[in-house]
Amino acid sequence: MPRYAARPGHGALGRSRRAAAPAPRVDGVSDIIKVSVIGASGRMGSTVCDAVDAAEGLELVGRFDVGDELGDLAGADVVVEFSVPDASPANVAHCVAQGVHVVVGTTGWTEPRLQTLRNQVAAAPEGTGVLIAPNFAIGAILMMTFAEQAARFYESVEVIELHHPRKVDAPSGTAARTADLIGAARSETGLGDVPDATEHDPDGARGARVHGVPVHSVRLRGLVAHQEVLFGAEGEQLTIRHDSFDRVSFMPGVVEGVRRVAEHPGVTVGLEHYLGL
Ligand SMILES: NC(=O)c1ccc[n+]([C@@H]2O[C@H](COP(=O)([O-])OP(=O)(O)OC[C@H]3O[C@@H](n4cnc5c(N)ncnc54)[C@H](O)[C@@H]3O)[C@@H](O)[C@H]2O)c1
Ligand SMILES: O=C(O)C1=N[C@H](C(=O)O)CCC1
Repeated sequence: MPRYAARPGHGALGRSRRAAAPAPRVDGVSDIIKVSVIGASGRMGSTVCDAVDAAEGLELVGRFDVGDELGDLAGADVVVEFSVPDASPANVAHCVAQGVHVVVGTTGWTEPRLQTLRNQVAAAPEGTGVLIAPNFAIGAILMMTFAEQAARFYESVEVIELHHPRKVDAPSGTAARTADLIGAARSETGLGDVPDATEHDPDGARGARVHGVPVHSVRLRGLVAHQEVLFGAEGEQLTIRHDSFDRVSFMPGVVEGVRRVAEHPGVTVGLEHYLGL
């Protein structure tokens, strides 16, 4: 059994306020979820620590960053992982081996990495859950869902992601996921390549191709996390845009992931699967 098994009654997305700690249940089992954060000194990790501190029914028990011994994860029921793409798989594997649920926001989870993780979870204590979420902001999740819906109706599509210049990976995890969803929807509908007469592009001005979808990455001082999905057909354009102006936009989703992860054994990609979308 994982250390924390799902119990009904935890709050829905958005209910994350400091309140008196819930009283222990009559059977003597506390409803409080103990949470450790890996990458706790980073931009996201430190914001998550504040959010966990402020959330009803959650208790922050451990903060880990680069060089720290993860050990027993400070006795956490759930670990939140926001580090760097090359470190995340080993951190998550350490948690899973101990039957500790993990909520992962770090990017870079390619299909081969996900397959390795699925094998690790299959060998872990039964019921262990891992949530890999490329983006925890509700608007970003809706943007991806809407883009997937729109994809089959438009011949042309391009994704433009715009982020702060300290971001180390490109394209963003959100853009890669969006392109995957759009690409799969296009394939199912029988849409071929996006129309594009470009023959000469020595400097890569047409962007990367992810699942056949052109993706453009902008890094600009002052930005946090933004994305536009442009759809085009004869005589019309649909633009779906989301903006995160502050990292607090990700926190209701992270807290919801922590509350729900024990109800979802195995590996889940995308918070939308916890939200009924
Ligand atoms: N899913 C989402 O909603 C979401 C939102 C924002 C950022 N992100 C992703 O989260 C990740 C972190 O972003 P950030 O802006 O907080 O970066 P950051 O550079 O501010 O923080 C990363 C932290 O991880 C630490 N770290 C590095 N190696 C480590 C290791 N081996 N073990 C433990 N900690 C280690 C660093 O010291 C640093 O404190 C990125 O992959 C980013 O794309 C995801
Ligand atoms: O700031 C970042 O880094 C972000 N990373 C995620 C991504 O790559 O999609 C989510 C948005 C912010």
